[in-house]
Amino acid sequence: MSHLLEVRNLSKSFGGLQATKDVSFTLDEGEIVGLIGPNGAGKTTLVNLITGVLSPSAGSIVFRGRDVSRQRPWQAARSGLARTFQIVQPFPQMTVLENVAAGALFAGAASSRAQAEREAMEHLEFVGLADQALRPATALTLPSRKRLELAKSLAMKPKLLLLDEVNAGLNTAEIDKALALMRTIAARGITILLIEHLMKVVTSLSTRVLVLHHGELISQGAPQAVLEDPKVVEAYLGSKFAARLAAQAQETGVEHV
Ligand SMILES: Nc1ncnc2c1ncn2[C@@H]1O[C@H](COP(=O)(O)OP(=O)(O)OP(=O)(O)O)[C@@H](O)[C@H]1O
Repeated sequence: MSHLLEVRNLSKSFGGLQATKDVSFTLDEGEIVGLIGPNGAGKTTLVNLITGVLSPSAGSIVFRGRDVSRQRPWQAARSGLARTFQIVQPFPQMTVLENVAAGALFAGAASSRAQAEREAMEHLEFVGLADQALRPATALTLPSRKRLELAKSLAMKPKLLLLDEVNAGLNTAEIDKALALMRTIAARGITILLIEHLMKVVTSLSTRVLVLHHGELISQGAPQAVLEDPKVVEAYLGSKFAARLAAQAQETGVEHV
């Protein structure tokens, strides 16, 4: 069986810095795969490579049987790849509804503005933002902006959704809602790659976990096995990152990695 996504020996350098080093993995249809690693491990770079924001220095990306290593972001969107951004930046001059409709039009998922807006409303209902549809996007709170980001990427009708820290900054109740949403998205047949620092989210959603450290894939497999992998434990315990997140976990009552 061919994989939905095949990342082969992918590397990306920024000058002398190798942000991604010889990374290889596959994703199959219907999976929810967690992508974890300390700050600066290369997670966002990997998502940027898969979605055409960056071009690889070496290696290739095959999506639905086609080499997409060099495609532009709009081509990636049209090929069935959608992503959320870690730093949520809606189009400020547009309403919430128009932001979501713009996602559909960008990805070629709607053929007219009317269709895009009709479908945008359905996605806003799905994420619980329908009552905010006509407000300026800038008026939304952070949790609502995260849901707007999700609605916008769903409007692109993706086959693979790459979620970059969609739960960061949310409280426990908001995270529980987000977990339910992600499960429903997966049940609709959308494969999910989830960049996440919150252990509760990673372990309760992921069928598999990938761990990046200094740009290298140091471990992958079932969540529990990966978290007990000595290489993973060492990578976290050795970093300042672990201490910072342990402090955060005490504050929020949510366990982080
Ligand atoms: N456009 C860029 N130019 C130069 N260096 C970059 C660029 N983008 C990322 N980097 C560097 O590449 C490395 C990996 O960064 P990346 O943002 O992919 O890590 P990350 O795992 O997503 O981190 P975080 O959890 O903090 O978001 C870091 O050292 C970062 O400073």
